[in-house]
Formats: sequence, C-alpha cells, structure tokens
Amino acid sequence: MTEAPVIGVLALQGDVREHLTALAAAGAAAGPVRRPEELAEVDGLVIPGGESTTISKLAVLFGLMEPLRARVRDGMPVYGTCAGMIMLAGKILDPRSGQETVGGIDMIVRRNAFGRQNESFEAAVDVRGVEGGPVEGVFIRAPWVESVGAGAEVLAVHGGHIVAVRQGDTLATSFHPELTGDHRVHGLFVDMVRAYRAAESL
Ligand SMILES: NC(=O)CC[C@H](N)C(=O)O
Repeated sequence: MTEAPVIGVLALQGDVREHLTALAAAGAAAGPVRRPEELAEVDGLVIPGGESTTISKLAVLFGLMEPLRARVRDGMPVYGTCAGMIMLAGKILDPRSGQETVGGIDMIVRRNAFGRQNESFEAAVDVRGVEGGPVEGVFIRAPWVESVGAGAEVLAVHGGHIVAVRQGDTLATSFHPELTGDHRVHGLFVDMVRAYRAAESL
C-alpha cells in the first residue's frame, strides 16, 4: 500500500480541526502547519475558513507568507475554503487595508458577497469532478468569485455566482465542505495531492 499523502492545515486562525478530521477521513495524514519548517514537510495544504484579514496578518507575522507563495508557485496543491479561497485569489475586490493574499488562482473575489453572518445558508451545489450528486454547501459570510482568468476552471456556480474554482493544483470553494461530514471534496483534493506526489517522486 502506498503511504498516505501528508497534508497540512494552515493553523493560524479558523476551523482547523474540522479540516484535519475531514482530511483524515479522506485518507490523508493530516497535521497543523504554523511554522515555515512545518510547511516544508507537507505534500499539500488546506487554508481553512475563518477571517481572511486575520489569517493574512498572522501569516506575515509568522513569516509564512513568502514561503506559502513560494510553495504555491512551485506547484504544491492547495485547497482554500471561504477565507482560504480569498487567500488564494490573485485579487480581492474589497480588501481591508494591509490585507495580502498568497495568490495561485487568477480570479477576483468579493468578500462577504453572500451577506452577513445571519444570512448564512446551506445549498446543494454541483461540483465538477465530484461524483455522486451535489454536495451540501455551507455558506458563512462567504465570498463569491467575480471573474476568473483564462487559466482558471470554474467548478461550481450557485445563484449565478462562481463558488468553486480550480487552477492547476490550486482549488478553492466559497463554502465549507469540512462542516458537513461529506468528505468528497476533500477526497478530490487528497487525490490531487497523491497525483502531485507521484509525479514529484518520478
Ligand atoms: N467563513 C468564512 O471563512 C468567512 C470569510 C470572511 N468573510 C472573510 O472575509 O475572510
């Protein structure tokens, strides 16, 4: 049996534990990443939901922003949910002052686009590449994607707005599959990391 891929969850702020659980259920060896040395050890990374301005500031403070950008540039698979999606955007339409992103997907995102906390909702979302019917999307002060560049593939749309995008091995969803107990989106990401690791070790 091949070894499980090692997937980190960026553990600066946000729903880290839920992602660790979902990744483990999807067949990965999952652990938190807070330091550059920990980032260097993983085959793939999840950036969780939370507050993108806080995650951005802490990433700079912890000396992780440049190492994150470097690993994404090198092709390490990354999956961002909600605030994590914002972290992977080439551009934020309405950033807070000083808010930076890692980048990785040629897209423009709008923060809190689906409304405030009390307008959070769940909806069935068809995600290209995920078999077996729609996933239950949990949207919590979720961003949507205003537009994508030529290199980015739209994987899901909800209410006329783009809510899942993939560019190469960088994946992002507006919603939170880690909160539903349905691990198919994490399964898709674990497969991406497996394929990346197999290609790297050739
Ligand atoms: N659930 C979430 O991750 C919310 C994201 C948050 N609105 C932000 O801008 O970062």
